[in-house]
Amino acid sequence: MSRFLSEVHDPRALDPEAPDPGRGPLGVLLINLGTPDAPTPAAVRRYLGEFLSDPRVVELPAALWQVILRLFVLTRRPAAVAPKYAQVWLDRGSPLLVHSQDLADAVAASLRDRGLDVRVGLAMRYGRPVLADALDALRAAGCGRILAVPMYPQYAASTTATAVDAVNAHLARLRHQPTLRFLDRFPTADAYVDALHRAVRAHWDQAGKPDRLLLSFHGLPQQSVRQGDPYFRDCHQTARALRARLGADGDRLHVAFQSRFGAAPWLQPYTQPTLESWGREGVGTVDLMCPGFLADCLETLEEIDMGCREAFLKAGGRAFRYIPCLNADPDWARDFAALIADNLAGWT
Ligand SMILES: C=CC1=C(C)c2cc3[nH]c(cc4nc(cc5[nH]c(cc1n2)c(C)c5CCC(=O)O)C(CCC(=O)O)=C4C)c(C)c3C=C
Ligand SMILES: [Fe+2]
Ligand SMILES: [Fe+2]
Repeated sequence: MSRFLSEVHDPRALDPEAPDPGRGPLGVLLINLGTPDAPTPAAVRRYLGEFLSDPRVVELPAALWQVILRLFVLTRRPAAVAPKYAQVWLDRGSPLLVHSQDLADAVAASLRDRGLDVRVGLAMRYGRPVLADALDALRAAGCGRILAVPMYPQYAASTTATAVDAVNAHLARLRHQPTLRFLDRFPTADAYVDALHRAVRAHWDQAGKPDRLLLSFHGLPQQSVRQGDPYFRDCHQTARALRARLGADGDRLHVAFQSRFGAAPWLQPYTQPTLESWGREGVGTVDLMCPGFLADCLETLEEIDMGCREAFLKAGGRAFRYIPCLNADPDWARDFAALIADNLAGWT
């Protein structure tokens, strides 16, 4: 018995004229974070247990963190968070999964429209669809060349690097590994920033311009950035690129960071306190967009569109308008497919 997977015992393997197994269709694997299977405490506990045990996500000594995680976090947080998931849950499931799947399907259709022989898979770093299964499915479809695309425009070790690690860890078990590429960050790609710009303009055409436009990115411990994570810079690069496209209206744009977890200092300014101080100052209308999230999820729909809306209005703000994530917007899906096709160059 071999320690490697995929021992296929191909009867033609010793035939020198056998087809090249590395030259089937191209594979594209979109990878998002992961989400519970159901809005229940048990499912949220399983999800958080896997997610928060990743040493790329919580960088405390494992023995210490596992005690805190199991004694304090996993005993309380699932019951507190499950009802929040229930508030945003869709008929088809968790919003993060539904929107990610719709985008993957739209990208696949666009790539095929471009005449490419590709298979597109969707995987989650934690939970389902299981990343290893999605990679195996691409291999089973004959993909000898795979482009993996973590669905994060801005690079963070806790999101991008752990997805890259997981792909490599699975392939470490194969005898014949596919050729791999990664599209690991695209904070200023035209496809992406133009799509953000169109979303803002479409919203303003319909609702009018706000006093301020807040871009809220997911937070990260400051320590991670001090130790070399490019995330903070990537977020500000995205903001700068969008500000340039907005021209004179770019002055309305501000940046903040949401979803702080734990007691250590995270990237600042924090989203909710920023909105509260604006409310108190008399800033009337705020538009809020979460450009770091390609798919709407708990962190955008509940924390921002519900929690931050309420906090801003309570502090004295007049109107809070949430601009949804790009999700499976057809123009964005087409341009994202073009960006992916660029990264397949030389293979096509
Ligand atoms: C140490 C904790 C966390 C770090 C670091 C972190 C970074 C990070 N996360 C995202 C994107 C998402 N996070 C989501 C949920 C979520 N994130 C954390 C903690 C950290 N994130 C927790 C505990 C949770 C679960 C919800 C909760 O208990 O509050 C999600 C949404 C998932 C969903 O099911 O909808 C996304 C997406 C990024 C981009 C990032 C670093 C840049
Ligand atoms: Fe997170
Ligand atoms: Fe959160």
